Amino acid sequence: MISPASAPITAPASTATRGRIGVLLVNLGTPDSPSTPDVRRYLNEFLTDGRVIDMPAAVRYPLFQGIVVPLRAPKSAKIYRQLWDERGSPLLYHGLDLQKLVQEKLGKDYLVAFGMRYQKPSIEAALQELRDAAVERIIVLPLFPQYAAASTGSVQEKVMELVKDWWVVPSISFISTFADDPGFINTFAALGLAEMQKRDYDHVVFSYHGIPERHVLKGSHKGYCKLGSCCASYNKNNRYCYRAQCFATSRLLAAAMGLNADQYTVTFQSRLQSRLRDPWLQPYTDEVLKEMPAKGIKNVLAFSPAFVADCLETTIEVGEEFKEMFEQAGGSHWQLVPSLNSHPMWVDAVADMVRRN
Ligand SMILES: C=CC1=C(C)c2cc3[nH]c(cc4nc(cc5[nH]c(cc1n2)c(C)c5CCC(=O)O)C(CCC(=O)O)=C4C)c(C)c3C=C
Ligand SMILES: [Fe+2]
Ligand SMILES: [Fe+2]
Repeated sequence: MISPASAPITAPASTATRGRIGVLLVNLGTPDSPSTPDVRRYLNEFLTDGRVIDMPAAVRYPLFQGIVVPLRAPKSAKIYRQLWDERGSPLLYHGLDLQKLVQEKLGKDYLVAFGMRYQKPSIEAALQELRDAAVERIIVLPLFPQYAAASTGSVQEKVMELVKDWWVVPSISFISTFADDPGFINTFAALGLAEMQKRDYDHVVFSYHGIPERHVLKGSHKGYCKLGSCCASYNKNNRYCYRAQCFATSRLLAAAMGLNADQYTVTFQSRLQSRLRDPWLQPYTDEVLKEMPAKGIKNVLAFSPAFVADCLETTIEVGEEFKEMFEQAGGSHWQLVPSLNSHPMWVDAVADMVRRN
């Protein structure tokens, strides 16, 4: 006969089922090569994503695959050729470097994979690598500091779409924003301070990838965001508001570098010009920088804190195109702060975010 134990039973924790923890780092994507056909294939996938171009599929596919992408691909290919170096696309090789170093940092209890939302290496292949290793659970870290439905949201959707077909789905968690993560902030601030030691600057510009205002309003929790002063504080109501996160990152970077509010400006770049003329987040970086020299701001230090790796949007757009515009407007010196890439402090920061998850 079985009699109940008088003392509460504490089941011994089983270690037999323990496996490695899978970590999936994901960045946006890049073409396989800077040739026009490869850029066209990349843009076709990117710009028909319903989270990037939020039009009905019946309009989006014919408009973008039939008109916008064929027109844009040769021009984009030319810019990608400027970006490409002996290692290929910076976004890709910095991602692979980061994967290797985070793996070394986290050690044998973790398995770190890397995937791209568009093109290669695919998220599907990276997830398969984790699945083949029978990882106990998966932590997904989209490499976008500020949550946007078009970037982080798209990675989340893709991961969920892929794992829905698995018969056994392990525990999966997402690190959906790290706009105010101390390791992220401190690494960028250290890179900025290193530039400031080389020369004097009149002003700092924090230039973020833009998104349509409509995207921000669609993501607004119970109508909290009105694209006004609501975004000036970062709180539980606007945790995932892209605009509020950009301001939060900027405030923390400024504080870490000892800047006052009048020593920096937050701007938004990379708007996709369309005939629909829908407003994107403002002020636009190109418009702001052109007015600076006339106001006596001749030396500018520019950050691109929406990216953790150098890419087309940092090296070419901020580092070259904006520099040229600024100098043409009468500015003397425009300097881009390099991105985090595989900086040792950033490797530590990523490993810490994973361990805390
Ligand atoms: C920071 C995260 C990103 C958000 C949010 C985002 C939104 C978004 N982007 C486009 C259109 C384009 N973006 C392009 C390049 C690009 N975008 C991001 C990141 C975010 N985009 C990165 C990291 C890159 C660089 C990729 C590289 O290989 O270096 C491009 C392609 C460039 C070109 O052809 O000129 C387009 C187009 C939209 C419409 C959008 C939100 C609605
Ligand atoms: Fe983009
Ligand atoms: Fe807001």
